[in-house]
Amino acid sequence: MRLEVEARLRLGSFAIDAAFGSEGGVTALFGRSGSGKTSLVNIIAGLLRPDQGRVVLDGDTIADSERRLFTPVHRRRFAYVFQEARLFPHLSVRGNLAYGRWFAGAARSGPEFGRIVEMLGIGHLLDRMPSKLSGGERQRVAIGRALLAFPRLLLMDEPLAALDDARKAEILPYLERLRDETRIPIVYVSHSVAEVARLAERVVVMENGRVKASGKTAAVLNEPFPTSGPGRREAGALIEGIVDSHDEGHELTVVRAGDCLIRVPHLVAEPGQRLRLYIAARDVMLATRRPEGISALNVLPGTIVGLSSPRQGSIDVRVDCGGNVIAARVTTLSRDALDLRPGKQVHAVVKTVALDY
Ligand SMILES: Nc1ncnc2c1ncn2[C@@H]1O[C@H](COP(=O)(O)OP(=O)(O)OP(=O)(O)O)[C@@H](O)[C@H]1O
Repeated sequence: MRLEVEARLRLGSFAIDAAFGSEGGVTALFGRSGSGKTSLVNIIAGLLRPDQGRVVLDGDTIADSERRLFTPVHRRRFAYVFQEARLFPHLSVRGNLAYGRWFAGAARSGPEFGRIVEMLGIGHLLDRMPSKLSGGERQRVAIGRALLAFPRLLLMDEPLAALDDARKAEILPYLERLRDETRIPIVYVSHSVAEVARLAERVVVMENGRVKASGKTAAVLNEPFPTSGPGRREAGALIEGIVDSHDEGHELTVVRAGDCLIRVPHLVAEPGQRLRLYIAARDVMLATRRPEGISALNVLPGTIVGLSSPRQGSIDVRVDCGGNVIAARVTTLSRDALDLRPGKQVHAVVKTVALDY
């Protein structure tokens, strides 16, 4: 699968001028509010017509301004999941799902229905009306309806943004299954680094209508000079780990990452499952001796491998903790007081509660 998007479009005083490619899986469009993510997705969907540009999926040209080619929305066979579920209120869950199937044409019914219902965990909800569902359940039904239309491409615009943290944590594992069990390429709009880190294979960072950075998620999010990645405020490190165990009594999950065990708030995931965590640099402290008597559960020994140049009185220190590089934001005063320099042994301290979903 290969998706190619190139688009230029003026919207009043705002302009989109962006291009990116995807090789399948989940591609995140990431950026601040107003950076142009929704406009770009609307161009892919066919809801907006670019002044100039092309959309090509698997060699099939869907839009090309030079050739005056513009396939209308309903003939693209793309599905769109929005921030709010937009279910038909007068139809039951079953009726809403049937609409997706009908949209795909009768020939496409069959065993897929059961598989998708099972994957999204909505089998027990089939006879309920949308008004009797939680926000997370509604969103899972909306995703099911989209999948049952057998789209060639799934567009998701901030599908978790309207949900509280508990609902987000509940729905994320379903999105991971969707990514891993279907072959449908997904373009996923989000302004949450944690979400992008967990779900996306590739990230396109948008700023002011343009692509500021793009590439593999780990490469973009672990960018040592945070100005070109997700931005300085969000800078941090993506850690690849495996679920080790659950501490049910304390509602914690232990994730093994290299030689380190990292405790995070409880995750819906089986031991052995791979996952990615994002640790923001501003959530990490450094200590030159192993601290005792502190509440933070993650005290990870490591070696400093790099320091960024100072900005606004602080620096990002990169620490190799058993094979994973974690970033910690400290003041230049702490750098000098603790004599932080490459090669020095330190302990990175990460609060568990900073690592929610
Ligand atoms: N039809 C339009 N006419 C004029 N300006 C528009 C139009 N549509 C969008 N804009 C402007 O384009 C900019 C980008 O909007 P867009 O919704 O694409 O951003 P976004 O990154 O998706 O933001 P958010 O995360 O808040 O949804 C905004 O400044 C918006 O006000």
